[in-house]
This record gives sequence, structure tokens and C-alpha cells, in this order.
Amino acid sequence: MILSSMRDVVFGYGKEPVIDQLSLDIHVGEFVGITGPNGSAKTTMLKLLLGLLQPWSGTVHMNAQSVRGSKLNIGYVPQQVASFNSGFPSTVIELVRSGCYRKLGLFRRFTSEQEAIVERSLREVGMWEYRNARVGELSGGQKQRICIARALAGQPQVLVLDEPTTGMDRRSREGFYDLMRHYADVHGLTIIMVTHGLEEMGNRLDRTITLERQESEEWQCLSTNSCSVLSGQAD
Ligand SMILES: Nc1ncnc2c1ncn2[C@@H]1O[C@H](COP(=O)(O)OP(=O)(O)OP(=O)(O)O)[C@@H](O)[C@H]1O
Repeated sequence: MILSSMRDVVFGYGKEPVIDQLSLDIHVGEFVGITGPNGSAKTTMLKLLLGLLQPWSGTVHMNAQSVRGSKLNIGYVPQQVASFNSGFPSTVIELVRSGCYRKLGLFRRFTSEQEAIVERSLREVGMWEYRNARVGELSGGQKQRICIARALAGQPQVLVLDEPTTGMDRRSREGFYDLMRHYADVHGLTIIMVTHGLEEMGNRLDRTITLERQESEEWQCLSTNSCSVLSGQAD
């Protein structure tokens, strides 16, 4: 079943498109890796999928609806979450709890079940023992893990991650990839992840989508950043 689809999407920040006629489908429960060289518009593609950017032309659907009207619970871990500076006031557990707010609604009454989900999420990323630490005092890789825990605590149906292992050591990265595979298998979570570390992921991904810069003469004289999907058909 198709969860998210892009059809003939064109988008740019200036006069020239950085995405040109991009079409792809993402299926329910898939763990998809998005890869490609720097500047090949991976982040831009994620933002279009999430409805954070509007295409110049073409369509983006989530759950067969326009992405902006979709009621899906989507967790998003953007790039550079490590930028919480040393003055960031929240503790780790406060930040992860805030991931549940959308589910809890206006009054934000935490039940013991929700507390258990917060604890589970923190344990899964190996950060439970840091729960009372100030977020701003942690390393980049630790902040990244907390942001992943925050997204998981919101119990999303779709998890979108933009280079989530930045700053993590090899062991943490391996643990994280296994965790994502577990969420896809056991919870049926759909995971869309931009990564430069495809070779490390072994066979954990269901599918890879590669974005590449167009190098045709026509495009070279217009822009070097335009891209298209070169692979990524569903199995
Ligand atoms: N806010 C912006 N304003 C103008 N140009 C932008 C903006 N964001 C991205 N770009 C440009 O769009 C192109 C695609 O950028 P994008 O960040 O989507 O690529 P990426 O594949 O995610 O890159 P990286 O691997 O370096 O993170 C690049 O040429 C970039 O300079």
C-alpha cells in the first residue's frame, strides 16, 4: 500500500529547479534510505514530502491526501539537531516528553503508559541514564540520540530522519540501525532516512533511493544542482 507519493515534482529556491520532475512512491512499513552526493537535494525532497515546502508543480500525497491535509502522525528529526547550545534549558527527559505533546493534546496529562513510552524510547537510544542532564551540555551524538528518542516517544506512524547518525560513534550507529529495523518489523513503522552511510547499513534497509545531480549539457549550463531519482523502484 502506498503511503506517500510524489508525482512530477519540480521545486527550486531561486530561478532554477533543484528538483526536476521527481516521481516516487513510499510504501507502508518500508524502511527506505535516501542517498546521493552533497547538494543533490535530499533534504529538500524530505521537506517536500513533509509539506514544509510547496512544489512549483507536481503533487505530493500522504495517505492519498494532499500532504498538508494529512492527519498522519509524522515524527521528524531534522539535520543539525546538535545545534542546541549550552544555554538550552531543558533536561533530557523534559525534551523527550515534549515529543508526546501532539498525542496528549491541550492539557498534556501524562499517564503512566506515556511515562513508560518516554522511558522505553530513552533506553532504546541508550540515554536513560542521562535523563536528568541538561540537553545543552551533551555531545552532538548524544543530542542526536535524544532527538530520535523524542520522535519515537510521539509514537509516529511515519518517521522521517535527516542524517540522524551525525556525531555518533560506530557502535551507536549500529545500534541505531538495528533499532530502526526493529521498529519497521515489530511496529510496522514507515521510516524514510537520509544517510551517507549506506554501506554500514548492510541489508537492514528495504530499499534505497539515490538522488544524483544532472550532468547533461543542457542542465550544466542552467544549474549544477538539479537532480532526479536514478534508482528506487519498489521491489
Ligand atoms: N534555503 C535555501 N535557499 C537557497 N538554496 C538552498 C536552500 N536550501 C538548499 N539550497 C540549495 O539547494 C540544493 C539542494 O540542497 P539540499 O540541502 O536539499 O541538498 P542535500 O542533498 O540534502 O545536501 P547535503 O548532503 O549537503 O545535506 C543545494 O544547491 C543547496 O545549496
